[in-house]
Amino acid sequence: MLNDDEFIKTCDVPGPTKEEIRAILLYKSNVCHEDIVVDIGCGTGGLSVEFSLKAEKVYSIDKNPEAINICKKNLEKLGNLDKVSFIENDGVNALKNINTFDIALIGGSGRDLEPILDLVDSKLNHEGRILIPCILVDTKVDAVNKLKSLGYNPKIVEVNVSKGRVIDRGIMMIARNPIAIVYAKKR
Ligand SMILES: C[S@@+](CC[C@H](N)C(=O)[O-])C[C@H]1O[C@@H](n2cnc3c(N)ncnc32)[C@H](O)[C@@H]1O
Repeated sequence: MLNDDEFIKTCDVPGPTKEEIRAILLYKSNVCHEDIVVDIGCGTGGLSVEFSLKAEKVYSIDKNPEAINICKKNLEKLGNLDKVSFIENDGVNALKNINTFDIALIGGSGRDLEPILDLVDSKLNHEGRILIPCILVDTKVDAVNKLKSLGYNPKIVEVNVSKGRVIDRGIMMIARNPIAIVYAKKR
């Protein structure tokens, strides 16, 4: 696993997805070296980097050109750049031009979660996995409801991570944002 502070960051692009969340996503995705992955809303590339080290191919998609720029830099520094295609576009348009894939990571969708999930479902291979890390309460509710309507059996895990900071009198725990991970497998 890569440390959060190894990633190149900028104030214009959110991320990277924190180390502990990346670890859970890797584990729950069951990624293997033959998998084709789409990372929708790739941001700084926290997930694209990790999956480029384990999968066959990664499509890193973001509508923000600055995100694509920094994602590329992080791939060069930490990941396997040869395995990644960068697509500067919104998720819906980008997915229309990709054939099939095994894992869909949806780290950013704006107001397009529903159409993105429709397209993901239509292109996801048998036994493919969908993973949606959610910061907003609304995203987790929308994701669960949409996946159910598409015939999936979504699962959800919410993670509250605190990091210890050593101070004079002991160790102070500093809480991070709770993150829910909604995930499902295609049958
Ligand atoms: C929270 S960040 C993702 C962080 C990323 N997982 C990382 O490790 O750096 C969300 C990203 O989703 C992108 N985004 C939001 N809505 C989008 C959409 N409809 N299509 C493509 N990208 C989108 C934003 O531009 C932003 O860069």
